Amino acid sequence: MSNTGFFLSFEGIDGAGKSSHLDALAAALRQAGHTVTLTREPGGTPLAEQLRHLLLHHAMDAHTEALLAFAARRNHVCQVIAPALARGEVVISDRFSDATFAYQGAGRGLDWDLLLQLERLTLAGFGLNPDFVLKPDLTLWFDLPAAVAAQRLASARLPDRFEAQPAPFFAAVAGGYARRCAEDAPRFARIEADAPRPAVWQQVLAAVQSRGWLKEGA
Ligand SMILES: Nc1ncnc2c1ncn2[C@@H]1O[C@H](COP(=O)(O)OP(=O)(O)OP(=O)(O)O)[C@@H](O)[C@H]1O
Ligand SMILES: Cc1cn([C@H]2C[C@H](O)[C@@H](COP(=O)(O)O)O2)c(=O)[nH]c1=O
Repeated sequence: MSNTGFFLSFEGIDGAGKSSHLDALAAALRQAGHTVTLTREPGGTPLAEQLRHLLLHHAMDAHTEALLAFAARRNHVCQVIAPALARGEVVISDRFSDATFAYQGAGRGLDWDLLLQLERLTLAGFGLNPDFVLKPDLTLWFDLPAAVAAQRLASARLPDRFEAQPAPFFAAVAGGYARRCAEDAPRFARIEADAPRPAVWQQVLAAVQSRGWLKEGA
């Protein structure tokens, strides 16, 4: 087993099917000998979970959404993600900064360059190089048409403020993920999420195996 930590994020529009695979990937990596922290955004610390509740359930404008998301992220990185990576562990986060670009940028219409500035302000300074901005080593982007996600969510839980948005909002959010992926392609693995669960899982495994973090047959 390697003792070098790495950072994975799962991204996609609501209902894309991330949750089904987060636990399974954490289990596979633990089986391979890694210590894994499985966490989520917004959230992951007591303070960030309170900010999550505000973001998901209280009306606010797009700037406030973005500032809350980055404030929660800063606390999460300082308290959980950076210390775990420094110990050589694996961190898997259900969403990270790409979500703010997709939801508040492409979805709500906030300026992309403004979000890049907030990202730098929040996430620079965690490496030896002061210009290094903390990003996942690999982002699994669950790409699913907004109409299919809406069908999947229709019979599910009571929607929060984002899940209650109409399909065009999610089409815009998906466009935001596509833009982030185009701007930093080596970091992303695009998962075709409009497939049966076992086929989606095979894509998740293949992406992680291709980085050498799991052996084939794991
Ligand atoms: N491959 C699949 N085919 C059909 N339905 C699926 C598939 N994967 C997940 N689902 C169903 O779609 C719904 C949403 O899945 P899930 O909660 O995993 O999505 P998610 O990406 O985690 O969403 P969110 O970000 O909103 O929490 C659930 O009802 C789940 O059972
Ligand atoms: C990190 C982050 C999240 N959001 C939105 C995206 C989702 O609708 C919710 C989180 O819920 P999930 O079911 O646990 O994925 O929050 C956002 O708008 N901006 C962000 O930065």
